[in-house]
Amino acid sequence: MPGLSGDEIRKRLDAARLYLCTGDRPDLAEFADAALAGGVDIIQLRDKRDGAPLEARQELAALEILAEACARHGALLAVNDRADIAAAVDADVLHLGQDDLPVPLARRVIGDEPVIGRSTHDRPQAEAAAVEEGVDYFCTGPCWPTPTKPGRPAPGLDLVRSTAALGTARPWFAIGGIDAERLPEVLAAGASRIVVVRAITEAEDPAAAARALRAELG
Ligand SMILES: Cc1ncc(COP(=O)(O)OP(=O)(O)O)c(N)n1
Ligand SMILES: Cc1nc(C(=O)O)sc1CCOP(=O)(O)O
Ligand SMILES: [Mg+2]
Repeated sequence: MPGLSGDEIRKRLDAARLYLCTGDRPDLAEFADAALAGGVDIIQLRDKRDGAPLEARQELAALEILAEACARHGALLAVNDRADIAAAVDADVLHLGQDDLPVPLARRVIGDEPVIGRSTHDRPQAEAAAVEEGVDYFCTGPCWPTPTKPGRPAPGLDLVRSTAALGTARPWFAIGGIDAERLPEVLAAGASRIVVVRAITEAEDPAAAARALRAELG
């Protein structure tokens, strides 16, 4: 099945408000279906439970499950860190951290169609990501210290405020420690898009959790 065009991916990215990162899990297909039915726009496979990435074969198998779920729900499929895996599964999105592949090298591997996202953790990084060629969106955080990313200092909502003040047209997401209770503070700080992990992966009812977040995001 041919992938989405770059134009279609960028259109969906622009409209995206709720981005979910999930690890592999025994109920991955059912979990992804529920989260996407609840309104998740982008789903990323991010499995670093023991601080180590998945073996490539396991990552490919999990991504195949997520790709089918994304096709059913019209959502975007994101791969974390690895351009080779993103190219292999025809992912819509490659997400790169500050220490991952430089964007021009990643582009050589994945081509021009998929979008590339960048993590940022301070104001200079956010300013750079807002203008760097080849970056289509960026994330700022953590908004709160989070056990999902142990050891990463949290710049807090100040970084969300200063990113909002950039007035960039490039889509950006707030990340880190966000749940339904804290979401109003994140929105008040100027974000209109968020990334979550535990708020949905640890929810008893992932569809309801996603729906509650999506309702506040508009
Ligand atoms: C959408 C999204 N935003 C931020 C991250 C974090 O990326 P990174 O800083 O490279 O850390 P790891 O997730 O790779 O441990 C992300 N994965 N996705
Ligand atoms: C994967 C990740 N990256 C972050 C960053 O700041 O770049 S914070 C984070 C973990 C977010 O998980 P939760 O929603 O469970 O707090
Ligand atoms: Mg990374």
